[in-house]
Amino acid sequence: MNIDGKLTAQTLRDKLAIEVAEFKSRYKIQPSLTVIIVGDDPASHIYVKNKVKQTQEIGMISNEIKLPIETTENHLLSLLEQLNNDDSVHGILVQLPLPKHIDESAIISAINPDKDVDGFHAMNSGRLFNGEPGALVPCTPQGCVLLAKQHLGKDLSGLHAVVIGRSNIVGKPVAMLLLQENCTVTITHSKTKNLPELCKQADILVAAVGIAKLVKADWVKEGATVIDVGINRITTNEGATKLVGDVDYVEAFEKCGAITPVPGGVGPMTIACLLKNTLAAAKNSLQSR
Ligand SMILES: Nc1nc(=O)c2c([nH]1)NC[C@@H]1CN(c3ccc(C(=O)N[C@@H](CCC(=O)O)C(=O)O)cc3)C=[N+]21
Repeated sequence: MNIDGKLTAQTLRDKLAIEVAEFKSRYKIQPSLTVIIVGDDPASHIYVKNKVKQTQEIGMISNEIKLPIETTENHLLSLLEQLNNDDSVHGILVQLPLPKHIDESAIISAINPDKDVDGFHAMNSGRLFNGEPGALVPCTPQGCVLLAKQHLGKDLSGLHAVVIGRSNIVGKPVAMLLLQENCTVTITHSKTKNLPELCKQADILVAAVGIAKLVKADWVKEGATVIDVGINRITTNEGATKLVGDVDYVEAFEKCGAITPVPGGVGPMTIACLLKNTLAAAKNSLQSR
């Protein structure tokens, strides 16, 4: 079975649009998201354009700040300080990757954790790790769990989840979220021995490595739920470029119980969860007034 991320994301955005309208009429505040993009990587601009459009569609304010590639780290830091202190800004996202002359971890640390809608600040990773309330949780991992639940229902207890990949952005936080859902979690990576055998034990298989079609049919347990985080651009034999995931969808489809497609799976959920985090940040800002 195919898990339709586009539809699930649309349903979540419809729900958020209603909550945004309620929030606006109750508090006379419009939730707002500021996205900063440095340089002009065309792929990055497409994501940002989609984010801006969907932010506005659900009734939130979207501010886009485009900076030239030669922007200094200090300039970005002082811009962040200004946005951190601006009460009309609820969510701040700095599009990654940043140009090489800018230290990404310094930039992420400079975002007010309560406005960090990516959930990348160490304060938010720590809150997630400790299971504390109030964490802004990274968007792609949230989307993965919502899509798994879309097929399996809300109780994931006791299921064996195998995560391929250990990045701070996807692998580690998705493992923490699945642990919070009472899954038995295995984190695998490039140095893992017997990777196919481990994957074959998964009830939930999350692939987040960035290698096109790495996961084959014989890595997948019969009936497993497969969540494909990969977004790999490949050139077809005909010379066209297309997006494929980390899972060989056609092969895995026959074996699994359900699988997310690429495109139309995790990607749209990432943006919907970003909007969810922005509304959460706006709600939290009321406490600190
Ligand atoms: N600070 C930061 N936060 C991010 O969340 C972040 C980032 N930087 N840098 C870039 C990556 C990438 N990313 C995507 C989000 C949605 C789709 C998405 O919706 N993709 C569509 C297809 C889009 C297409 O056709 O190109 C899909 O999968 O169906 C893709 C990629 C967020 N990122």
